[in-house]
Amino acid sequence: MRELAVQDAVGHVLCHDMTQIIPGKFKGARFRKGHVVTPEDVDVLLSMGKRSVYVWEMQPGMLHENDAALRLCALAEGPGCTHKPDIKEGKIELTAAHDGCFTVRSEALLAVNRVPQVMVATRKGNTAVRAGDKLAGMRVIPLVIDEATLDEADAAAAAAPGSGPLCEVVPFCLRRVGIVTTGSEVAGGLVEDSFTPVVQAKLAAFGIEMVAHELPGDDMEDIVAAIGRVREAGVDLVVCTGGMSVDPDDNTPGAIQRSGAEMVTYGAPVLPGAMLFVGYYADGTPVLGLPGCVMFAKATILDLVLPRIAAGIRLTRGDIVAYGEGGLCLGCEECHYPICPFGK
Ligand SMILES: Nc1nc2c(c(=O)[nH]1)N[C@H]1C(S)=C(S)[C@@H](COP(=O)(O)OP(=O)(O)OC[C@H]3O[C@@H](n4cnc5c(N)ncnc54)[C@H](O)[C@@H]3O)O[C@H]1N2
Ligand code: MOO
Repeated sequence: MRELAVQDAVGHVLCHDMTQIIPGKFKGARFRKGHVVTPEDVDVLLSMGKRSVYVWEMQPGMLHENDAALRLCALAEGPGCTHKPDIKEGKIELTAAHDGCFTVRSEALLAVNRVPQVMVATRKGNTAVRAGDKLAGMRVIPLVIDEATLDEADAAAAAAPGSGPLCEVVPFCLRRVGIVTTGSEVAGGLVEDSFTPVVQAKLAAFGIEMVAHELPGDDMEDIVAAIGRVREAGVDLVVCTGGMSVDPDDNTPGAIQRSGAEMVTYGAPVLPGAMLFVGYYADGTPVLGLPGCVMFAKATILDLVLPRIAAGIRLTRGDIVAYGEGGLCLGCEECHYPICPFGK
């Protein structure tokens, strides 16, 4: 920081707000911290009684906070993200350009934030967002920063696993689901099917419509055949409900594999939802096996994986195990999901 005569301050960055008071007319910050002094400002500053100001002198290789924020924005803003053209006090916010699953290159984000004097904060990744939702905010800490620090942030992101920008909104692309509701008590009409409507409603929120529905009972071969029939209906997602645990008649995980799906996981570190099955057919169609808890608990593993599934993002076993931290629903008396720690 340096004190300069007002006439010499043109092109330099103000270190503090400049309050102007015109009796009866105006009282407030006439110039804000971070403002770059222009030739036109000189007379205004002199008329405010200022003879000198405190500035950061702009040296070659230094960036103003607004330009530094633009560098961070270039690093963070991927497809489906947008930002307002005006930068306020060195900060840029990303918002969603359309509905979709918000994804973050988590390790790259960590690496960028480890670089001193830069910061990027995002909402939790792998969650559903709507057009206009706030996604991320970023800025540098000082008013003026060495350009090399931004180069360091770029290099940190590039060295982390994956590639491309830190943030992206992947549009929801799945449209047609086939639901296979297992259970002989349901097939026989002893118990009214209260599982399918729950799944239908959750999928409808992502624009996925049920176009085929089968109630095969509990027999392994019958379930395999039912899965085959819903697949023939031309679905881009198969969901099987019930029969996911350890009773002798719980055949769903085995039937899903017999139907030709490659298993990603049977089991997830999430409660409710430990008995989840995730797999994929050779053509890329995902198949989920949903345990009974999805029917009665408000928020479950289904809510955690659905944004990614609906966006056509292929899940790995690593993705599933990563749900463990935060994967315990606290069972609050009044459920506020998704505004709660579950899955975060
Ligand atoms: N001995 C054990 N019991 C349970 C375990 C376990 O590990 N050992 N795990 C528990 C967990 S966790 C869950 S979750 C459920 C898993 O349930 P399933 O997916 O196997 O569900 P079902 O046995 O098929 O059914 C449970 C219950 O829900 C009724 N049901 C099933 N489908 C429908 C439907 N479409 N509409 C209405 N009702 C339905 C069914 O009649 C049963 O009453 O298991 C725990 N138990
Ligand atoms: O699989 Mo159960 O779904 O843990 O609650």
